[in-house]
Amino acid sequence: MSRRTTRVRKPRGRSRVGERFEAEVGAIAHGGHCVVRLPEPEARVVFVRHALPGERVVVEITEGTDGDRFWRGDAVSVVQASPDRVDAPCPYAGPGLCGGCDFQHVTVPAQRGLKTAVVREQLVRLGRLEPGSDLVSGLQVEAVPVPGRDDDGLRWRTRQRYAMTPDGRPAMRQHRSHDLVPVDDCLIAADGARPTDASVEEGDEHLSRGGPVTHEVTASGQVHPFSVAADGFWQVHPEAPRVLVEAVLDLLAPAPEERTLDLYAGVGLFARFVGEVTGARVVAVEADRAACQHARGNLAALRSATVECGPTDRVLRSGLDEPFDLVVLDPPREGAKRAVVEQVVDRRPRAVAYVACDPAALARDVAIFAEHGYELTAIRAFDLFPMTHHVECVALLERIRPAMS
Ligand SMILES: C[S@@+](CC[C@H](N)C(=O)[O-])C[C@H]1O[C@@H](n2cnc3c(N)ncnc32)[C@H](O)[C@@H]1O
Repeated sequence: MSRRTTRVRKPRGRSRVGERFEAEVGAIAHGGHCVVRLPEPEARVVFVRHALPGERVVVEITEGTDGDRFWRGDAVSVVQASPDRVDAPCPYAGPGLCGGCDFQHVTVPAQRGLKTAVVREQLVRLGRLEPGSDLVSGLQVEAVPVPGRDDDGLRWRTRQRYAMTPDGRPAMRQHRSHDLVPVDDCLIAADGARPTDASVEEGDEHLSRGGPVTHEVTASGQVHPFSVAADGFWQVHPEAPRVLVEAVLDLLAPAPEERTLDLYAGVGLFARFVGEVTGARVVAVEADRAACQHARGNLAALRSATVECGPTDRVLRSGLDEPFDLVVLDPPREGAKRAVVEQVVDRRPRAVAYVACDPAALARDVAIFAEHGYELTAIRAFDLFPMTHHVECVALLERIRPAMS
């Protein structure tokens, strides 16, 4: 294994990397680490991985200088363990090892507890929801078991990326580093996506190559096939398409003749299911050309579906200025952001289903929707990425009052 080299950053003062201290671990924070507060003279927050709230641990600083506002660290030994701690099932999980999983050292139910706390905190801090509101206190990240498996958090990733070491071994990267950790297996990878299954080439990091694949999705009594490019976007958890479609349909409650805008549509997953219920106009907007081509084929059976290829912001700014009753919004990690949110609310939809893989981006956008009279009226969260800090939310925003002037 090579020495750790973190991504290039301008040094600001004396490095503290490698220093150790013992501390009590505070709350979980967004990003898979816990907060440790160092008293004077350091007076710093340290984001610590491989720890659990309430534990006493020895922290080794992995990033930080005297000039930094906060530092990063790893819990390298545990003085007093949380009852939620387990031995990591994966031999490559731990300080200085594979950066892919954050929560291998946590029981699977407790992982969902940590994610619940993070989503609630983001909704309050960035989404400006009341901490005591039913929406916040009622939210619980839901288990999504892989059919035929115990709820062990393993073997759920149907696609996985591997790098390759110079001597030809499949590898993962260390946390926030380009350095490689050779791996013989990845315990969250499903059969077909394990290092021994994937076609990895020297110096290349990629998904398996090949022609388009077809995924059949059964949800809410409908069954549809979806053609997707081999390297195109498709949810990696085998239950994700069904669970997310059912949540979107359940929250949006589409009615016949309602017009629908599916933004960041991929190959048309939500457009296909919603359009089948409404039987009315559906417009799918997607930036990736190959995905648009697949979406056109996947939506061909709908009476009046069209696919607009281009960045959502540009497509909405330069056209589509008709009213829509329903919007599905499923942006990448950075969220939809103000420009797109404002284009959406301009069309005065009755309801927006927001599918989000980053609760912080979701919460920031929820606050922008609220400025325009759209309130968060329901939210569900799903554990579609066990062992990692990632969580998928589906939120319902409804037009409740006129926009704030
Ligand atoms: C999280 S995926 C969702 C795809 C789809 N809704 C699904 O569930 O299969 C986000 C999609 O947004 C697309 N995308 C990224 N940036 C975009 C942009 N600025 N405008 C439109 N689509 C974009 C990506 O190509 C990707 O297909």
